Amino acid sequence: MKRLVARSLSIDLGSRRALSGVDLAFESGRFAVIVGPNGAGKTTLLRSLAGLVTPAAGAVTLDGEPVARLRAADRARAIAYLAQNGGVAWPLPVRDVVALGRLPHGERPDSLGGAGSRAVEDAMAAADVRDFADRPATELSGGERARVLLARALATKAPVLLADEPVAALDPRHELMVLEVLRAQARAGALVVAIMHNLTLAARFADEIVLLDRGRLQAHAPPAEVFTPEKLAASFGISAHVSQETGGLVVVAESPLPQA
Ligand SMILES: Nc1ncnc2c1ncn2[C@@H]1O[C@H](COP(=O)(O)OP(=O)(O)OP(=O)(O)O)[C@@H](O)[C@H]1O
Repeated sequence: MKRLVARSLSIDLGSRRALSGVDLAFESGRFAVIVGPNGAGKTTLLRSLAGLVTPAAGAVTLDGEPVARLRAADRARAIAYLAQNGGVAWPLPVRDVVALGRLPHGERPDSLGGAGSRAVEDAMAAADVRDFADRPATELSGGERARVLLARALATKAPVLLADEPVAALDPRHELMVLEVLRAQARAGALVVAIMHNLTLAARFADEIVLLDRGRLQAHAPPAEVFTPEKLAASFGISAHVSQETGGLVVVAESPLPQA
């Protein structure tokens, strides 16, 4: 059981305060989705949870231990982080890029053990990248590359998976497949925290929603409590229609509201 906690977390980027006094706690077995307008601080929060940003104040702890103090290899085994719009610098075959997810375990693409090989194959199946496993990862479409990088993160089999817009580049079928995979990871005991802009899909898949606006935590609650017309107007500046359909909550953004 993992517990990832941000306590009174404030982050400065250059001269800007990107996060102010955020208090949050996440636990294993949950799929949490962070939402909020552009510039709200979502990526900054996720990077902080991964221990990649030094707080101006407050701290992030994993099971009580500040993530900033974990050794790099221990942190990489505990927390898999999928960056927004990640790229691939070298023309490695897709299978080898996915295998890089095993580096925190001391395994290289050419020295995978039995568990490592299985993790790589499972991750490639989950992200549906087996059809192009032998192609250079630099010669893929944006959505294909996004799935390869997700597979690399899955291959680590970390108990915590942090994913920055994992479905932004995906077609509807792969969007659903990947969200089912992330939810399944949580059901199998992982803590999964992802950033998303599609509120209807966030409502359908997430156990809990974190709503950020202008660097501040506005809500952390089940989807139906966060996706109300009032909260959507206040944070996103939209008038929205929210309805309960058989597939789950549907959020239709109807029109932008005049700026307050
Ligand atoms: N390197 C930087 N230096 C200074 N300010 C930055 C830097 N990177 C981001 N910011 C600012 O920090 C704030 C939070 O950025 P962040 O990337 O966390 O937002 P976000 O909610 O993830 O946005 P988006 O939905 O557009 O991805 C924004 O106001 C942004 O302009």
